[in-house]
Amino acid sequence: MEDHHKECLLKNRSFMCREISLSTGLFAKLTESGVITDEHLQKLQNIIRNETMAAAVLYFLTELLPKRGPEAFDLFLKALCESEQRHVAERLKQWMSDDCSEDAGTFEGLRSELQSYYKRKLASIRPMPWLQSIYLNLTDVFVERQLKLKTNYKGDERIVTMDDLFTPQETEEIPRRLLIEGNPGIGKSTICQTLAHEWGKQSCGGHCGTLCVHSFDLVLYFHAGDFIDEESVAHAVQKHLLPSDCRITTSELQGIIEAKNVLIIVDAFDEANAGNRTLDRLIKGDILRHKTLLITSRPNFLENKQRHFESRFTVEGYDEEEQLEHVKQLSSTFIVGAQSAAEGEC
Ligand SMILES: Nc1ncnc2c1ncn2[C@@H]1O[C@H](COP(=O)(O)OP(=O)(O)OP(=O)(O)O)[C@@H](O)[C@H]1O
Repeated sequence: MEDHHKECLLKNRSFMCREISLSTGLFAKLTESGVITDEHLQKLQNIIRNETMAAAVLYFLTELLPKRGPEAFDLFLKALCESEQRHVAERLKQWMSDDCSEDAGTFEGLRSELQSYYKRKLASIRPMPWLQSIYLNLTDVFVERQLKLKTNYKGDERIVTMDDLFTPQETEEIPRRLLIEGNPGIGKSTICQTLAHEWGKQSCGGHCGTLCVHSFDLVLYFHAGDFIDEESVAHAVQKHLLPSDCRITTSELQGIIEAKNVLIIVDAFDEANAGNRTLDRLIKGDILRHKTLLITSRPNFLENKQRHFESRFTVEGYDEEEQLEHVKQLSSTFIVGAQSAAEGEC
């Protein structure tokens, strides 16, 4: 039985103990559809005889129904409707739909919190980290990078663009564990920043024509160090990506992360891998194995973990075209900046 069905049974327990009659009609429907066996039936009838109807209902709701497989909840509602207890089924359905819209509201809240955070925090880059006061608009100066993709165990390679990051490679499956390696300063963090910032802008309007970053419901953008001392991804989201007055709880975050199509970006593995248990479990797929994880690192830090990654890329040095593009982007940004500074002085 799914978690939200169990939750529904829990939250409506006293109502059901009061309202449900384990009548012959209901028993017939429940045994017919396999929700309970004849043995269960006997046990329930004994409780009704020796204790009360409410005690039997409680036993059914706690000990039997939740353990009777994924279909059991729907079959139970159907049996209620067919045994003149439709009002109980209606109430449970209503509870489920109210709960779903509450969840949808929480998800939308989380999404817009993250998008506004990325738009605000990731809009600029500091080309000279030692001069924090000098920053440039990311969108203006970003140069599209080429990546070298290792295509198989023999180490064959092929050049791809950033648009191909999430494209299935050797199998039909969308890769769930991706690794981008590259030398210091080559642009790994800038790639991560650009992906999260792009997602923060909400939609590509289908222009990408590929499986782009906008195909994810959520993008969670971390530095590897954000996981140190955090027991789960949900805890890291709460501590590092959301404002402290945000009311979304870690269990709500956990539920959303499990339910949605999520991209988790983790930059700079090389800087914070020692004793980083949560990150280690993420890479191995011990947790959130069906979510997409993109990790960056300087070379040779993940030698004993390569097998966990379905797609492995390296960021290459700029080729001539990229060098020219970079200079062009920077010079036009500086000229515009200098012009507006001069106008300001006048
Ligand atoms: N694609 C790009 N477009 C424009 N500028 C870039 C790009 N990539 C990198 N840069 C410039 O190079 C600087 C260093 O890049 P970045 O911090 O992304 O490298 P890195 O590979 O993450 O380095 P490290 O391994 O030291 O963390 C950036 O601050 C930015 O100024």
